[in-house]
Amino acid sequence: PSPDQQPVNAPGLTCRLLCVLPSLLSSDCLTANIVKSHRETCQYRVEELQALRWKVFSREEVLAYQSKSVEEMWQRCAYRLTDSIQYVVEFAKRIDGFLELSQNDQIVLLKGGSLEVVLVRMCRSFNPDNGTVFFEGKYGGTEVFKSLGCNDLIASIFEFSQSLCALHLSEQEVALFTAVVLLNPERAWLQDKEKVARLHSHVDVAFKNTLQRSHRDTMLSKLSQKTLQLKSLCLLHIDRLRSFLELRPLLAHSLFPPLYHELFTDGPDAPLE
Ligand SMILES: CNS(=O)(=O)c1ccc(CNC(=O)c2cnc(OC)c3c2cnn3-c2ccc(F)cc2)cc1
Repeated sequence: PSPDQQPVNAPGLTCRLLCVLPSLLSSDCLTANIVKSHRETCQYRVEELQALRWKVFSREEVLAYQSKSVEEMWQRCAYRLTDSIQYVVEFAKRIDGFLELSQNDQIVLLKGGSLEVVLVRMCRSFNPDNGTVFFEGKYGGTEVFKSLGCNDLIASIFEFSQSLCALHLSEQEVALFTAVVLLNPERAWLQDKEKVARLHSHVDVAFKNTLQRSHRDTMLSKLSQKTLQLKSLCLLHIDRLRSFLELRPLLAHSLFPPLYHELFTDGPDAPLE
């Protein structure tokens, strides 16, 4: 442009942009990578889950679930959770930087965070209007899980889903939030904690940029509470699973998928492939 069309103090502006541009670019690239990875590995799309909300278990179907044995109900849930966790493993592998971590640290992050990510994702399959969750093809309330014998855990999972639904997270926010939850540098037994912390901070910055752009900054404090609730939910799940197995020591190997066993019991290693 001719001199009189040159915007004022252009050099300063250009310099500032050029200085922050790389980090904004890399932040945007990372956001795009995480959103794409989530979209490719989210198991059910939120549109699919919402389109199925009308399919609610009948009274007879609920009674059928309630007459199942504790073992069968735990087995069904373990298989469903293991299905969902395998999609989370695939999500992690597609996040730029995750596969550059040592295999040990990849496994530590997945052991510590995969159920947390599943529980966040699962809020998309929760219908806050009637307090039902999608399970084995239809929607049902807490009464479907009665025969599990851990109503406190079920109630906590439903409450968590209800409160997360109230934040009306977009799929982009779910993607970024689950990546932040997964890449937690505070997980015990990490070998290269600093490397995980760098990756975590890049994702955290990308998430904050995204929230600021959509004027959703208030979300951050609410989400940090959610991460605390997630931690106690997962500890409660491990605790209820442990008491279930204590009464049936030999059953774990025959009842649960190897990956579930590897992630949630202190049993011997199983492949995470
Ligand atoms: C996570 N990805 S997704 O696409 O949003 C998605 C969403 C939903 C489903 C199918 N529903 C479930 O698998 C499911 C739903 N609700 C549960 O609990 C309320 C489940 C489920 C599996 N285990 N448990 C469970 C966990 C611990 C416990 F002590 C008792 C039950 C599949 C996939």
